[in-house]
Amino acid sequence: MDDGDHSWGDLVADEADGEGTLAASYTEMTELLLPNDTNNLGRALGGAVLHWMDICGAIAAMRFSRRQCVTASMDHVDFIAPIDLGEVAVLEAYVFNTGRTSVDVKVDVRAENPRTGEERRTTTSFLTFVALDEEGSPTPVPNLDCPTPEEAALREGATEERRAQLADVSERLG
Ligand SMILES: CCCCCCCCCCCCCCCC(=O)SCCNC(=O)CCNC(=O)[C@H](O)C(C)(C)COP(=O)(O)OP(=O)(O)OC[C@H]1O[C@@H](n2cnc3c(N)ncnc32)[C@H](O)[C@@H]1OP(=O)(O)O
Repeated sequence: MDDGDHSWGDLVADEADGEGTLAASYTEMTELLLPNDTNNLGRALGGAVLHWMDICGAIAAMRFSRRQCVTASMDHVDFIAPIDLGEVAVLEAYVFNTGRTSVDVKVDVRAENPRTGEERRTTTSFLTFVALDEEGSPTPVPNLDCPTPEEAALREGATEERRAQLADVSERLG
């Protein structure tokens, strides 16, 4: 999902080489929704979308840390709109927070009608990945660097959105 006036093309071209930056982690993935991943209504199976989110998030985590990463957790997921057969699922992921050995990744999913180019947001979640060393033990990751105002805005936006989502879920589930 576009977070405002940020141009990912510019961000990626300018900053992708910066080690440990938000831009270096930025990952976009597309999937054409085919019958194998749909239910009887011709809509994407939730499990298929979760699978794509996991892969897209893992790539962002590994681009950032240059380490093998494993999924430690995924926050709450609301499927707010369907993805229909023949549409394109567009996933965007980036690291917005780091711990000692873990990284937090925001993953947005939107559906694109390939005929019209029309898009709608379908889900957003926040995943935590842990970087592993050659022995399979957690290993330190770089600190997150956001050298541009665009990256700083994305980090702050994602942090606030995760906080709001957790608060909303906590209220809804009591
Ligand atoms: C570039 C190189 C390429 C290499 C070549 C790649 C080949 C291309 C591979 C493609 C790969 C695709 C990958 C897809 C992603 C999977 O599908 S991975 C498979 C599913 N996930 C798993 O199997 C993970 C199973 N869990 C575990 O192994 C362990 O619980 C973990 C996650 C490693 C943590 O181990 P632990 O002993 O609890 O570690 P501990 O030292 O206590 O904590 C370490 C960190 O984990 C955090 N943590 C632990 N549990 C949790 C939790 N539940 N929630 C959040 N954070 C947690 C801690 O807070 C801590 O964070 P920091 O404070 O250090 O930042």
